[in-house]
Amino acid sequence: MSQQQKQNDIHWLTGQFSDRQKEVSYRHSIESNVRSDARLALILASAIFAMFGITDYNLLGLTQEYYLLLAMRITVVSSCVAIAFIIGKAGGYADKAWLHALPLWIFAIGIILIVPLRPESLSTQVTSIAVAIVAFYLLIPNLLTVAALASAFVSITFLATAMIYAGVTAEGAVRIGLLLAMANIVGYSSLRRLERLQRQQYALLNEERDQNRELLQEIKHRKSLEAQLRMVAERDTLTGVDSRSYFMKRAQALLQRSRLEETPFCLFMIDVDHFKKINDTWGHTQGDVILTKIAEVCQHSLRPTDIIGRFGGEEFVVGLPHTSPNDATAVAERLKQGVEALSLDGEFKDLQLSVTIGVAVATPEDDLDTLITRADNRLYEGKRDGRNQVVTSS
Ligand SMILES: Nc1nc2c(ncn2[C@@H]2O[C@H](COP(=O)(O)OP(=O)(O)OP(=O)(O)O)[C@@H](O)[C@H]2O)c(=O)[nH]1
Repeated sequence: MSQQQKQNDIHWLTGQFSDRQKEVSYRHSIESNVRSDARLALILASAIFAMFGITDYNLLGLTQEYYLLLAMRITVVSSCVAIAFIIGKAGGYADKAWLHALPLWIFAIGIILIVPLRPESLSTQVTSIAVAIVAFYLLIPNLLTVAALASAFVSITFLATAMIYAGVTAEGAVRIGLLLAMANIVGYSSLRRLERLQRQQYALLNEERDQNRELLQEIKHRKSLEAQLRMVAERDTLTGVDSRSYFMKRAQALLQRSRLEETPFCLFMIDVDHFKKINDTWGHTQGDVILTKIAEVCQHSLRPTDIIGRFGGEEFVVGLPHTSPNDATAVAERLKQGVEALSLDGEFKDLQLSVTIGVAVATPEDDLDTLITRADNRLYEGKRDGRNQVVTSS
């Protein structure tokens, strides 16, 4: 049996969860319903019990027995109404089950006290006791164990008092006993079935909730994995700028849009000058650090609407929508100066960084590859003419 099955196990006799914790949490879950149901049932049962005062009067008249019965009924009814009120205010079903059990015992004693005071109405009382037993099980919300004990007490003491005070013979007692046993069996089986069903439903609901919670966690985990995968696909892991493929996708869309809207679009190819020397002098790891710093400077020199990607090695590519050739050249100059002014400390203190930038201005006929090739050609011219410069296509 799994841990879950063990927790959901319901005792065959009591109809309660065998697991104490589970039983407590179940009772907590039905607490507010039990409170209002118990209050209503107690008021109803008290009213019925009080109404039988009329038959007392018809049978006994204003005799001493009648006044005794009246006093008993008033005591039972007032205590049960008071308990109904207390249950309504503070009748926690999980931690104050005894409070819910109390009225059953008060009713049980009250019902038994009727026998010696009204022995001649025994046949009516047998019916009332049978109805009371069923009511203990089904009308007044309670635990099966409590209802069973109170009902058994009523049955046995009724039989005993009937034999003592109403002169019921052994044969008659067996007949009444059988009738009361039947009422007990019907009540017990019905309540046991109800208790089991309610608890099974509660266990199922909890299982469903747990599964939903697990499902939500799985969805969250998958979403975060998706975000990570997207990040890996879209970002260059070293510098944090767009990956080449993602840049191409975005640049393609921006170029197409600029063509439709007839707005200017420019593209830069940026290459770090003499980067091999940096690698050779300080090693690849330090080369990576410098490459990241350059990417940062480039990114900060651009508008949020511009896009930047790593094209490969120490080469970056920038797309500038809504930018005229003059403005693009100015941005490229600013970017170049930014890299030159990059303050490096420690072992790189004397390192003078520079980049060469080739700028291409899109014409209506250009596709992205043509534009990149043109920017690349301008970059090559810049490298050939001494590096550390911006070359714009005419
Ligand atoms: N640290 C580091 N180096 C890289 C990376 N990708 C490419 N490189 C290096 O960048 C250098 C590029 O060298 P070249 O293409 O000869 O160009 P260069 O030395 O920058 O000279 P010019 O571009 O002509 O100014 C090579 O040494 C590559 O190994 C990288 O991700 N990290």
